[in-house]
Amino acid sequence: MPHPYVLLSAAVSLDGRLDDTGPERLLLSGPADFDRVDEVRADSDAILVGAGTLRADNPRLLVNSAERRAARVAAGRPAYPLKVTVSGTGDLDPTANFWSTGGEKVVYTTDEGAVTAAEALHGLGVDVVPVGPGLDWRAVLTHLHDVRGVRRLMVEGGGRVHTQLLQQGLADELQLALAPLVVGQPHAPKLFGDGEYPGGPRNRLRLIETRPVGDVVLMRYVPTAPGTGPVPSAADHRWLALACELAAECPPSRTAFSVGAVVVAADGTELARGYSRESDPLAHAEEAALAKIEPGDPRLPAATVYSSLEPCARRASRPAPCARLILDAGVRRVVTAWREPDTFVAAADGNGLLAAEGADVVVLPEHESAAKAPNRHLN
Ligand SMILES: NC(=O)C1=CN([C@@H]2O[C@H](COP(=O)(O)OP(=O)(O)OC[C@H]3O[C@@H](n4cnc5c(N)ncnc54)[C@H](OP(=O)(O)O)[C@@H]3O)[C@@H](O)[C@H]2O)C=CC1
Ligand SMILES: Nc1c(N[C@@H]2O[C@H](COP(=O)(O)O)[C@@H](O)[C@H]2O)[nH]c(=O)[nH]c1=O
Repeated sequence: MPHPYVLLSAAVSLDGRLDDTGPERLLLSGPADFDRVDEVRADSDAILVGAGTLRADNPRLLVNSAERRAARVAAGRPAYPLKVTVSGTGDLDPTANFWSTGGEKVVYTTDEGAVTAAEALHGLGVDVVPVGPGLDWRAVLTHLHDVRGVRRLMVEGGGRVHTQLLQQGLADELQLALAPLVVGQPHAPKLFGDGEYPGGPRNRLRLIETRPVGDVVLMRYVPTAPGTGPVPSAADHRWLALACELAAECPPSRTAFSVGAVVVAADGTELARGYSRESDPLAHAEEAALAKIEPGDPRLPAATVYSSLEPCARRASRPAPCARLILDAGVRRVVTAWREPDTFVAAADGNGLLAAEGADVVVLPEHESAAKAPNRHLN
């Protein structure tokens, strides 16, 4: 199910805290950084905070710049992004600034919480959406995408919300403003709480930008650890997009597909990448990538192969098709964008061959058009 692009945004102290324990909100950003945040808000379709942040900060979550609001309107968008909160209990204060400022609002809550929230917010025009007995984040993101048309979601905290989205592999990007102060209080709210994160403690996110903004440093990261089993993660989308980009590198052919592939370890380390006809005129992408990894590499059994096209199931020109090469390498997870059409081989079912031998195969159709793009001449 498609989700919006999920951007986690926070300002954090040198000791990893989002706030202090005092009654007033701690301002970690300075004026220049609050202006940067305003710009990120203006670029978003929706802004989400948890009910804990509503209670602690009583935020408005507006686009404060009149020019940015005007630019949104000129582009056919509402002046303000949709405001979103999540609550398990539904215990929400109807007098909070959140409800009386800005544009449309939606609350995602549990079946039980929906009764309390609907009563508390009666008459305020707020959409209260129950997502089941618990707060299922995938259901929240799917609803935002499919029903509210949200393509870019900015999440402004707090710690409990950021922690869950990162732990569940649902964050596409992190934007952290590191503030030059130390909170030092053991009970001050942390940016990321305890628990298991994708890829474990050895997983390194990819740094995509650093920039001083006044006296804070903006750091932007993207996740790298593949999902597990049949469940796709935000990092799976990123790696598959790379595989689709690699397909454009292939020497063109009228008699074979152009495909890209990447092999990634469970801790997010890229083991190899390849593309069709990279090393010889018959090489397939998965074959080219796997050939660069030492057979028996201990990281292979937990690795994921990303391939823009479903791995092949039959080959005349080689002893083994790519689905077999993947299984023989010990890999048990494959993410692909496009099922093989009957162009060269009728009813090829590489995904079926992989699944029959216990591999998890994840198809992400959102990337199908990118996978097909370098193969248009074969239509
Ligand atoms: N420096 C910064 O950039 C920012 C700092 N902050 C700070 O963070 C602190 C607030 O963080 P925190 O207390 O973690 O609150 P959050 O904003 O993360 O909200 C937590 C609340 O969201 C609901 N919720 C979230 N996940 C679930 C779930 N899986 N099931 C049920 N309910 C869920 C619950 O609401 P309910 O209780 O209604 O059931 C829960 O109490 C404040 O001190 C604030 O100032 C916040 C944002 C940014
Ligand atoms: N303290 C803090 C942030 N806090 C975030 O800003 C929200 C309040 O925004 P507003 O309604 O516009 O005042 C608050 O609820 C929380 O999500 N953000 C940051 O970038 N830097 C900061 O130092």
